[in-house]
Amino acid sequence: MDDYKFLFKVVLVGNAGVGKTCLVRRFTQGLFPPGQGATIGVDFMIKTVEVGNEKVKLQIWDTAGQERFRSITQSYYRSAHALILVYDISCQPTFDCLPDWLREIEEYASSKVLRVLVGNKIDREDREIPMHVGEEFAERHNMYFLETSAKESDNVERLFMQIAEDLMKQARMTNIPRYDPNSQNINDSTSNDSSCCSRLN
Ligand SMILES: Nc1nc2c(ncn2[C@@H]2O[C@H](COP(=O)(O)OP(=O)(O)OP(=O)(O)O)[C@@H](O)[C@H]2O)c(=O)[nH]1
Repeated sequence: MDDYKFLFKVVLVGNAGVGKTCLVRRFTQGLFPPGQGATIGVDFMIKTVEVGNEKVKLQIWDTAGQERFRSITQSYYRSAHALILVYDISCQPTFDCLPDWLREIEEYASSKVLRVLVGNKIDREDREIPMHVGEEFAERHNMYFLETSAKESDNVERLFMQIAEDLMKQARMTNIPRYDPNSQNINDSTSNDSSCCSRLN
């Protein structure tokens, strides 16, 4: 039975070819698929994880990096709880584009969205962006930072679990409504939601 209490939407963005699809596949299916084609528009996968004793469903949206899909992918930013901005540590242009991606995020995403910067492909020997450069960029822009390898499975689990934990923490602190699949009302399952403005008696 689908007994999860929290549903979070996580959206991956970044240049074409940085490894967004591979990160999602690695996390959701434990695979590093060979010959992965470019994403067309958006794709999504689901994984339910456990944080503490609670089940958390992550709906992970994998967007196309190619410019021609930009208007489609932008429409997915708004409802994201977390945005993962990915670059390829062996490809300088993917790092140079980060400010453009941040402008998009600022324009289309919620101001409260959790933002994470990820330098992917750390298994490669031809690194062009030193780790501290990525770290500094993330710090300057109030983002979490992690380097990963979808190929070797380095830090991939950690990336998504950290996001799930942080979103849970945020949800608990702000007392946002939980998702209760057994309830008619998507908003009514928080036990002591005293900040609620109206109530049906
Ligand atoms: N060495 C290495 N290659 C990777 C890694 N992750 C992805 N790749 C390769 O990078 C290429 C692009 O990967 P994708 O996951 O399709 O990239 P994407 O960001 O989803 O690309 P778009 O869908 O076009 O936006 C593929 O050839 C992958 O095999 C990694 O961690 N290490």
